[in-house]
Amino acid sequence: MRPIVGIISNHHLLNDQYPCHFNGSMNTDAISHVAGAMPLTFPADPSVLEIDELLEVFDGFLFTGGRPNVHPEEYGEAETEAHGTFDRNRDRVALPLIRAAVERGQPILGICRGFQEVAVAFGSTLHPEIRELPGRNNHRMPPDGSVEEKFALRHPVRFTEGGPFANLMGSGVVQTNTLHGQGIMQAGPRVRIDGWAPDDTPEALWIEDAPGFALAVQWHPEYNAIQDPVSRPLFEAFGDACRAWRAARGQTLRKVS
Ligand SMILES: N[C@@H](CCC(=O)NCCCC(=O)O)C(=O)O
Repeated sequence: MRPIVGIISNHHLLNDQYPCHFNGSMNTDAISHVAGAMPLTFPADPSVLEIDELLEVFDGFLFTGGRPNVHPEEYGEAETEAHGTFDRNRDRVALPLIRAAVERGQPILGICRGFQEVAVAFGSTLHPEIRELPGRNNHRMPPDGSVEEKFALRHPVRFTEGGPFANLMGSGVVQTNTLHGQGIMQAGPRVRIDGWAPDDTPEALWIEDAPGFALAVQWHPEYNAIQDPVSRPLFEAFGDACRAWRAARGQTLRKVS
């Protein structure tokens, strides 16, 4: 059986009325067709699930993008208008789940908001609107564009020479899309920034001393993941890590029974 990847959902009001836990099919396609794992979306709502249950059920976790921002209280700052909207339920599931999974060596991959969650879970701070910082560019998506225009490749990302991302991609520079307003301001002590946009915005990170796969990217590799030469190695490596976790877990279960 394929490993099972838990994909965190976003809160969504269908027809502006009906509350849902939603997740884009780009994420499930990338997990199934590129990582080679079974994708299962789970609710980002601490009133209906426990962190320990998630750790038990899944072999790895995908922390997806999402429009609401991580609440600044999570990194010790006061809420302002610039911080925009929040999803406190997702904060309350994602942050402890990321910490617990990383400490156990259970694989995690963070994307966009998920990248920011991994950063904050390990002590980083965020800036609510990076384009307002001197020398920074606008990383937001074109608001009225088609999906293809929103997810078009927009800038290069340069990786640390010999770092995990350069090794994974087989290249020190790749082209990526970009669809975010916030960014890492101060990286936490174990957060190793491994990739940067031309304006020095952090784009790729890994967690120091993590016993398992713990990578995150600010761009959206789930878009066109089957074809994209940058997305493929990332999802394939994540899938391999989830397979290894499942195999090791199977051995433990067999020993017990
Ligand atoms: N809110 C954060 C994270 C941005 C992010 O995840 N964007 C994906 C949005 C996809 C969509 O729903 O259109 C930020 O703005 O930095």
